[in-house]
Amino acid sequence: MTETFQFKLLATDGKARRGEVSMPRGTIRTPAFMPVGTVGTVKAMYLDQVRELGADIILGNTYHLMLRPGAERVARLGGLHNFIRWDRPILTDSGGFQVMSLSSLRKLNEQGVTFKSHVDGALYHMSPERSIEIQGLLDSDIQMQLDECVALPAEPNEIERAMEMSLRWAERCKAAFGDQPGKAMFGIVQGGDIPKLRERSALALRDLDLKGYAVGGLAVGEPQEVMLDMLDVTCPALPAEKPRYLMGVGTPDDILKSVAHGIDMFDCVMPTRSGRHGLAFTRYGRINLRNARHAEDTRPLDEQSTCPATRDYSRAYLHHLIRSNESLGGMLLSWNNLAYYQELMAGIRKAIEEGRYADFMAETQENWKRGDL
Ligand SMILES: CNc1nc2cc3nc[nH]c(=O)c3cc2[nH]1
Repeated sequence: MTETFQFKLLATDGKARRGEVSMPRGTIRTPAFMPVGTVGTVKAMYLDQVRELGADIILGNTYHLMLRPGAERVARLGGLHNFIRWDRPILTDSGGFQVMSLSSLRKLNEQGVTFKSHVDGALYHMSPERSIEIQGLLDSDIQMQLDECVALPAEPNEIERAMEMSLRWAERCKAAFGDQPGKAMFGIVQGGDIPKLRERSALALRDLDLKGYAVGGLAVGEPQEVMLDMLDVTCPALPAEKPRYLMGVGTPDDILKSVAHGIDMFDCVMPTRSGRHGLAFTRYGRINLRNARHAEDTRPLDEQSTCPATRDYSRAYLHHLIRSNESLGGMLLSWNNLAYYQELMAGIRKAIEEGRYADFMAETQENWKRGDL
């Protein structure tokens, strides 16, 4: 741990990077997967379980927390870490993405975004400055700039307008954030699926000399190869000595390939959300426990696993729980899935350290094809 925010590159293997982000609240081993704790909880999990599985950092969502319980209330209660009992780093999204995907009646202009709460219909205005203020009230360690993420496919001039405004908002967020040595404010590269706009966004954000950079505007429905093509353009334009965070990504395959394109940090609701719906991620691929073929299968998901949810419960029981919509079903599969994601990240980090990332990738993808045996 350090008094300031520091990123160290420990090893590289092609474009894959093994690094470490040091902050006062703890060290983040990269490539890192950040479980999503949307409204102050990683759904269906205890946070000490999340830590035990290997998470060094979790995500909080500004949009949800500002609506309920409220940013000022969380501050009065001692900040998000005390509120949810997680004493390691927390990264908060700026809220813009959730506004566009969750709230009704939203208006976006140079000043910021005005929207109605999906909780109680109240009207809110969030400027870049207010987003940073809210993230400060939450005592967030890594704060994201407010940006405008355009859903793809979109018109080039629409993508350019949103990218340019997001750059102006990045400057306003940097000014509002000021100088907080133990914390960081990350810029977010936009530019949709247009290489020259991606490059312009990355280079302009680089000139702001921020502590880290997110690649936004992806994982919004575009094909995987478009996402990877945008990484090919964006990563080289970002400073090598700063961390790179690909927002909202992704499946295990997305993560494997994005690491090979130079990404250090990931977040995704996939392991927890799909777990609640009966989907299990394992070393041998995905298993949908809703499927009747598991009804009398006494095998666990993977007897070699060290995770109790993966090793000790029969597929028949998991099938029963999911079909019965029992809470324990979502709990056990969230546990299994987060265990698998963190096991994958640990394997990725080790493979980069040992200079065998290409082989690791090939072996991992080969194992996924085996299915559930
Ligand atoms: C699940 N996919 C996804 N989650 C995202 C969150 C984001 N936040 C801020 N800005 C983004 O561009 C952005 C893009 C995203 N894609």
